[in-house]
Amino acid sequence: MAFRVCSRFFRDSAVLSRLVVVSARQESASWLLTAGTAACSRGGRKPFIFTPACFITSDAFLNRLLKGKAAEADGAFYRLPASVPPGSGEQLSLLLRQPDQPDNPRVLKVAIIGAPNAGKSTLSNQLLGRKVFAVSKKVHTTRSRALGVLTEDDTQIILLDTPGLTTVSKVKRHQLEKTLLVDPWNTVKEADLMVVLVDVADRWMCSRLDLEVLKCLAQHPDTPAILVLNKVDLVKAKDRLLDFTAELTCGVVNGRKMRIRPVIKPPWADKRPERESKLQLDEDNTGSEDNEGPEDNAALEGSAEPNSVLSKEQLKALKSQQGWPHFKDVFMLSSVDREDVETLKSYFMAAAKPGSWQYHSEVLTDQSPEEVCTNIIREKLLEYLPQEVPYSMTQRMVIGTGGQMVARMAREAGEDLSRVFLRELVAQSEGRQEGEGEALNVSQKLRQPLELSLLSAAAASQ
Ligand SMILES: Nc1nc2c(ncn2[C@@H]2O[C@H](COP(=O)(O)OP(=O)(O)OP(=O)(O)O)[C@@H](O)[C@H]2O)c(=O)[nH]1
Repeated sequence: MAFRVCSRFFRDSAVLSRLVVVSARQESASWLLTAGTAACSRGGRKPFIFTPACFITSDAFLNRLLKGKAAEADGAFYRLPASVPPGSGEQLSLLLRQPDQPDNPRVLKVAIIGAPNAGKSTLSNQLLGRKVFAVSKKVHTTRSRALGVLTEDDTQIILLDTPGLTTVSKVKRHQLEKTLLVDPWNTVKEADLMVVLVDVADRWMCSRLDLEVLKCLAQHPDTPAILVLNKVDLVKAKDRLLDFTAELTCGVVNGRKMRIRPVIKPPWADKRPERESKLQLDEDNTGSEDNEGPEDNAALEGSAEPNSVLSKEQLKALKSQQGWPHFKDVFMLSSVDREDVETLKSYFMAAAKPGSWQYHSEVLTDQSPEEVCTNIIREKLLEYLPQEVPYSMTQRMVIGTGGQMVARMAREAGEDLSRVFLRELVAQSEGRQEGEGEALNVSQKLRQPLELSLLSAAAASQ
């Protein structure tokens, strides 16, 4: 079993770093590790003994650990990522361009799935090295599937960013787009690898997989899947991540059993019944939402029927299932940490199989420039406006006192867009031909056209 632990983790937790280091040195015997008295006692916690039943390797992690910064100095980490051409025509012809295949091309299609707000778009952006997908604190920022392309040396990784998995009833209740139901499922069909992203800072999600995620995994048992615990920076007691892992994997990774045994009862164990009763509650809620009759599905004309392949018995079994016992690997990371993300990227690079590239190496995303702009503008609206957006949005909310809100959103959207298109953006003023506009200071002169876009987006959603 490969059990990968990222550097932030290493810095934060002597328990886990020792787990990794010791496992790498002892290749062939069962071992017992008494870990972390120093780390645990510092936080006033009692020591644990972890008894892994199988071995743990972490090539990429150890490599970086041993080489330190020297590993980064080879320049591989600093390859300048591609950008998006500013014109739709240019972007289209780039997408249609013959891929510049190297001698021995390798390729991997990765579908990133998970509950809404797990951090799928943040992770995709970090892997790509540019922000091409919208990110916000609010759920369902991503409304339809889009892909990002990461090309390095002879390897092309195609990242399929999906909307958070949701249910028919939620889509109906909140009048969300049908793409939210169809796109994740269609995306997974074409993937070589599924990444299940879990927000470990979410107390409801950290110890049981979302039912929609389980359904998706159960329907694609032949597609390898890995578990990625995200937002570890927000979890104070890092040793709890091992428990989350055990729960989310049913204690089995890559076909091998994992045992984590606290020798002394940890302080949080006393609180466990409370947590379990909440989980039960959550399950009940999920159950009622997901017990949709056939008429519910039929109401969403043209939607995929994700449950159609699973029998009633299988669905029932999934509802009582907490995790998935067929993950190939487990990662723990923080998507906002570049080094952590590099570890996952190295894994993808190593997992890529010989095969033709699908895109030219200059392609960054299949989104049109207009889609990129729309998504970034939507991101700013979602990020800065109150919780009930967009259902009760008014222009007053968007403009803010003295126009400060709209100016701020416009400035930030302008900055994001200039990074995606890799150029200073030019505001087109009336009577001026394309290309004649002087290059304007993004933060100031872009304000007007972007403010107008923000206002019309707000008006359209009323
Ligand atoms: N602290 C922390 N925040 C994170 C991390 N990853 C993502 N976030 C934050 O989590 C929120 C949701 O991130 P998104 O990338 O939009 O999540 P998503 O899964 O694409 O969301 P949907 O579009 O709803 O499916 C944003 O506010 C991110 O900044 C992380 O590793 N650590």
